[in-house]
Amino acid sequence: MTLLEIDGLTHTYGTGSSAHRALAEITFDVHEGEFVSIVGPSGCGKTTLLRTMAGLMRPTGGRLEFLGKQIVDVPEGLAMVFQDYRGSLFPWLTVEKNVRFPLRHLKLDKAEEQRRVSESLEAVGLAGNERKYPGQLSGGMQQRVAIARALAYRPKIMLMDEPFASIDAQTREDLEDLVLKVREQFAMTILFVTHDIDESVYLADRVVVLSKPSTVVQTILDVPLGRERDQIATKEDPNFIHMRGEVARLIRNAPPGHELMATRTAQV
Ligand SMILES: Nc1ncnc2c1ncn2[C@@H]1O[C@H](COP(=O)(O)OP(=O)(O)OP(=O)(O)O)[C@@H](O)[C@H]1O
Repeated sequence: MTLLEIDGLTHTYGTGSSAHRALAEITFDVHEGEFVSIVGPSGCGKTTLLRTMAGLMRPTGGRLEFLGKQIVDVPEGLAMVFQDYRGSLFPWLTVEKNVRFPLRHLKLDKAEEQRRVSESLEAVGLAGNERKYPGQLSGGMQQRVAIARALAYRPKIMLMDEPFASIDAQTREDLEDLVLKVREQFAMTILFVTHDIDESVYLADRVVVLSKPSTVVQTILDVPLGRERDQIATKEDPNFIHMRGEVARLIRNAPPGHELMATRTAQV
């Protein structure tokens, strides 16, 4: 089943002489249960794309649907995890209250609410830290709280915008594996924006590679690795090595979107 449908999405910031066409033509789908990562050259509009999908801003053109309905607002069934965990957690609320906070919209009974909070904190390895405040936790632990908060909401899809970019390498690997684990545990669909080529391949079933601005989808690659991933064995797998090289080449040599669009039109 298609969860997210992005068809001819465009976005231009500003108007007149200061207009900047960030997204020229973005088209792809995300199916239920998939892990899709999005990579592209710096400044190609990854965050813009994710924010429009999350209903946080209106694109200037194109069709954007979640479960067959046009996205006009933050859709129910969608949760977002940001890079800036410090800005996304409430420092004056305990870990438990941070995770509980978005659930108030769902009007669950108290027992179900508590069950979800405990289960999510357990899933991210933070059971026992309920009464701590975000400021008492490391960056990696704070990002775990942000993930637990998204999980407690039981979204159909989780959008993650470079969630581990500000986290040290070792913790980052642990968090990547955590995301793969909760994906299985909660049968989650995940759309994951990253700058990191290894991360994009390691985590995903498909990698969407964007062009330079004005941005189009350059290509979509299937990741030829099984569902089981391992930080050492997977990264030694020749399929992984080949794939990371291919993605790196595509990003390094990415043409501007308007050139790609002109070539595609000429080929039709
Ligand atoms: N509010 C805004 N007003 C004007 N231009 C903007 C605005 N937000 C982003 N842009 C521009 O749109 C383009 C895409 O920005 P965006 O942050 O979506 O790209 P990105 O791929 O996520 O960037 P990065 O690689 O730095 O993470 C950039 O050129 C950026 O300067």
